[in-house]
Amino acid sequence: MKITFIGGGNMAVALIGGLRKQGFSAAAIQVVEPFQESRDRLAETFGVRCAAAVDAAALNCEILILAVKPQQLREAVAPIRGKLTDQLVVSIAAGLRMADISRWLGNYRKVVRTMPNTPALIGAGITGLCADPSVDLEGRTAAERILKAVGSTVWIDDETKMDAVTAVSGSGPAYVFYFLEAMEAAALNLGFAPGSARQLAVETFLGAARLAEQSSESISTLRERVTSKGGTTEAALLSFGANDIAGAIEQGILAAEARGRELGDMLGKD
Ligand SMILES: NC(=O)C1=CN([C@@H]2O[C@H](COP(=O)(O)OP(=O)(O)OC[C@H]3O[C@@H](n4cnc5c(N)ncnc54)[C@H](O)[C@@H]3O)[C@@H](O)[C@H]2O)C=CC1
Ligand SMILES: O=C(O)[C@@H]1CCC=N1
Repeated sequence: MKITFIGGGNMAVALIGGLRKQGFSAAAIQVVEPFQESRDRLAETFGVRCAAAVDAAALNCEILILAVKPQQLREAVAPIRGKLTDQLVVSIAAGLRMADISRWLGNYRKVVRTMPNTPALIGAGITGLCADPSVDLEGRTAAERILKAVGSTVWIDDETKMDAVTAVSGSGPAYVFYFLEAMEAAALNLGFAPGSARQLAVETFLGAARLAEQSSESISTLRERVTSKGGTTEAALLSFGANDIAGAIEQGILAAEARGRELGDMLGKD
């Protein structure tokens, strides 16, 4: 299965890195990326073919992954408008709706909208996928195969829910890093050396996430089990509650979802 990426930035690097780790051949992957520096880095790191603009070789693929910023996508697909034959188009762009992407491609409907996340780089991503009704089972399976190579996948039937997927798991790694940064900073302030502060924060997060993954109990129950009456955890959680940290997280996720919809509305007008 030959794959061409249009856009070779952060997310393309995460997906290509994950695909290469899973044994996808470098010869089956190409990238269209205007910046020389990014092309050099991709070619050097992954051994993939890179081109500055769409050429005949780039279109010689079964899957075309649109990995540019939402604001760049319409212009990025202009050179391929009306030139697609049977390729499956997989968009990873936040907010953009399949109907708009199809229109920009010259009413080409073989489009799957997806939302992966950066842990794809280490095979630990989670991707939501939603396909245009005209995409057959073979197309859906091909899109799923690519994204399964870099983590788990979940099909979303209702496209309007894709902005919620973006807000929870697409942007989610940044929320986790934000929390980790705060934990690491607190550990540094408590006098730990940088290496130990990072290790204490990251391994606590990893262990707790793995425990939640492997447990059949609710996350609340797992939290309660750490929280001894009158103990240290309770003191921290009372402080979090007084600052409504849970409410602030929910508000943040709602803001991300609203921004996805806003991008779709704004960019889809053109
Ligand atoms: N960064 C993340 O965690 C995630 C990002 N996404 C989506 O992935 C897409 C890409 O995001 P990033 O990789 O973070 O952005 P990025 O800015 O790192 O990468 C975009 C790349 O596209 C290139 N580009 C610009 N115009 C182009 C054109 N006309 N033709 C070909 N390439 C062109 C840029 O030079 C850049 O290297 C966005 O639509 C974003 O919504 C989805 C899931 C997670
Ligand atoms: O921040 C963004 O818009 C992109 C989409 C999900 C993660 N990064």
